[in-house]
Amino acid sequence: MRLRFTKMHGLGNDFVVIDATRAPVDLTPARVKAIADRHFGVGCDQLLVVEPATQPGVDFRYRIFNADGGEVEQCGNGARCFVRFVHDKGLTDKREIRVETKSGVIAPRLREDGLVTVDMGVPELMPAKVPFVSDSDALVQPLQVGDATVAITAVSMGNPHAVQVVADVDTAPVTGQGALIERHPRFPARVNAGFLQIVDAHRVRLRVFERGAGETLACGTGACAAVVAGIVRNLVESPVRVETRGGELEIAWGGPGTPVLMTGPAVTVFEGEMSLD
Ligand SMILES: N[C@@H](CCC[C@H](N)C(=O)O)C(=O)O
Repeated sequence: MRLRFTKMHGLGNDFVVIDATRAPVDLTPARVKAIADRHFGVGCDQLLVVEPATQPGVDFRYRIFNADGGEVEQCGNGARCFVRFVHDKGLTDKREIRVETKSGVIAPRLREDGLVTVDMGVPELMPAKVPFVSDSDALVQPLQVGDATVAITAVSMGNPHAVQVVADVDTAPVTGQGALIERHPRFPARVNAGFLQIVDAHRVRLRVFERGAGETLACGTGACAAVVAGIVRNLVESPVRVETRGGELEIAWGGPGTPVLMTGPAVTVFEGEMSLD
């Protein structure tokens, strides 16, 4: 089978994007892994599949697969690339789109300046998924990771994040400890591990060890979760510039019960065609 694709990225978090709006594409976990492989495939952190909407009032459905083949709920950098993709491909002339994901409807908007702002929905604390509590101490939970006890704030942006505050992201044990946190028994569905450095009230630095992909150059939902964690812990104030290894995002959040807004770039790198077994 021959399959056309577009290679895109959001701050270096890279994607293979497939248009399945006219005909379904049969993607097994093994096929996703083969496409994502950086040596034997195209290479990407996530594979994004654009499909027709399945519910009224929504423009498209968009599915997200990690490089390890697993389908997941949400992807922030992917959402920005998704709206640029459907716009550039002429699949819609709308600049503001409502799109179904595994964790609900989100609303990306392609701005006149080329950046994309995404309404990422209302965050929830995990794992209890209870409303925000006022005592900020309750938002920090100890987590035993190997020999270390780390203090995490668990946030759901539709997908799961465990955010810890570190003194310096450059020296934080992102790959070693991140891999242990990803598979910690506290998170049966695994988790994205965020390492957050506070620079000042409106600027942070962030690295994320992503579930199913390893450390990426940027993680959009990770940035949203980190800013939510920083705000509920009174460490930062909205809006917050998030520096990642791949570039900067702006995250705005009005507090409990309100959606997180994420703004950043979405870039097309090249188009291609691959053969699938
Ligand atoms: N890179 C993404 C997140 C992709 C999914 C994540 N690895 C998960 O498993 O939840 C982003 O930009 O948000």
